[in-house]
Amino acid sequence: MSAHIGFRDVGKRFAVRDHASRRRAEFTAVQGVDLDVERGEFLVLVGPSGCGKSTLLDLLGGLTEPSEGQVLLDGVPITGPGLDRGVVFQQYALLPWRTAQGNVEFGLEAAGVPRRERAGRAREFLDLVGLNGFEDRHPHQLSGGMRQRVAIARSLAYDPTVLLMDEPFAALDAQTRESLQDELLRIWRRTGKTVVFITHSIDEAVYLGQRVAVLTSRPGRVKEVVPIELGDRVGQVDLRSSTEFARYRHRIWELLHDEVSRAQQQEKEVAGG
Ligand SMILES: Nc1ncnc2c1ncn2[C@@H]1O[C@H](COP(=O)(O)OP(=O)(O)OP(=O)(O)O)[C@@H](O)[C@H]1O
Repeated sequence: MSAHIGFRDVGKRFAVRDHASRRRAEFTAVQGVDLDVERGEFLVLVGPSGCGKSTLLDLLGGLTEPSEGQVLLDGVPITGPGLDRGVVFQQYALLPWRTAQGNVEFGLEAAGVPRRERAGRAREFLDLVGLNGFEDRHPHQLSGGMRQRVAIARSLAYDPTVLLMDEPFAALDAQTRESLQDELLRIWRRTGKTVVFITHSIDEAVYLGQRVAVLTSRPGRVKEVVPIELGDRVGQVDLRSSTEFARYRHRIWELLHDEVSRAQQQEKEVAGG
C-alpha cells in the first residue's frame, strides 16, 4: 500500500535577484527530498533555520508547487490547498473582531458547512480543545495558549485528514507549551489525524513525534528519520527526565549539531559576500 503522504525526489527553487549583480538568479531551498508519512502518524520535522521546513509544509498545504519531483496525498499529486489538510501556524491568524466561536465558525463557513450545523460543530471542537465556557471571548480576551487552542479547533472542525503545524507552540511560555503538547497528543489519539509538525525544540520533537525527520542545512534534504519509541506519552510521570528520553534527545542533537554549524557557516559566507 502506498503512503498517505509521499515526497518523491522533491526540489523547490525560488526566483531571486542576485544582490551583487542585480541579475535574476535561482535559490534552491530544498532538493532531493524523499519522505513517506503513514495515515494517522505523528511526524516531526526538525532542521537548522532556513533549511526548508516551512517550504515542505507549504508544498503539502498546496500553497506552492515543487520545481521538481512530486508531493503526493494518497498517491495523487497535490495541486492546491484543500479541506483535507488543515494548517496551524505560529501566529494564531484569528479574526480579532470575531469571538472564539465565531472564529471556528468562520472556518466552517469557508468549508461550506450549512449554517445550522456550524454553531454546534464549533462548540464541539472548542470543547475538544478545552475551551468550554470561553466561546464568547474575543482573541484579545484570551491568553496566547487559548488563542492557539482556538486556531487548532478551527483547523480540526472541518475534519481534515492531515494537520500541518508550523511551530504552533513556539510563542508560548514553557508551561503552556507543555500542556498544549499533552492536549495535542490527546486530540491526535482521539481523532486519528495525520500530523506533520515543525519545531526548533528537540525536546518538543522527542515528546511529540512517533518519528522525527532531521533535515540537512540548505538545500534541505532528509538526513535521517529517527523512530521514537517512548509509548504513550500522556500520563507518564516526568517522561522528559527519563534516560530513554535523554538518549533520543542526544541522538537528535547530534544529528542537528553538524547541520546547524554548516548553516551558520553558509550564513557567514553570504554575509561576507
Ligand atoms: N518566496 C521565497 N522566495 C525566495 N526565497 C525563499 C522564499 N521562501 C523561502 N525562501 C528561502 O528558502 C529557504 C527555506 O525557507 P523556509 O522558510 O522553508 O525555511 P525553514 O527551515 O522553515 O526556516 P526557519 O526554521 O527559520 O523558519 C530560506 O533560505 C528562505 O529564505
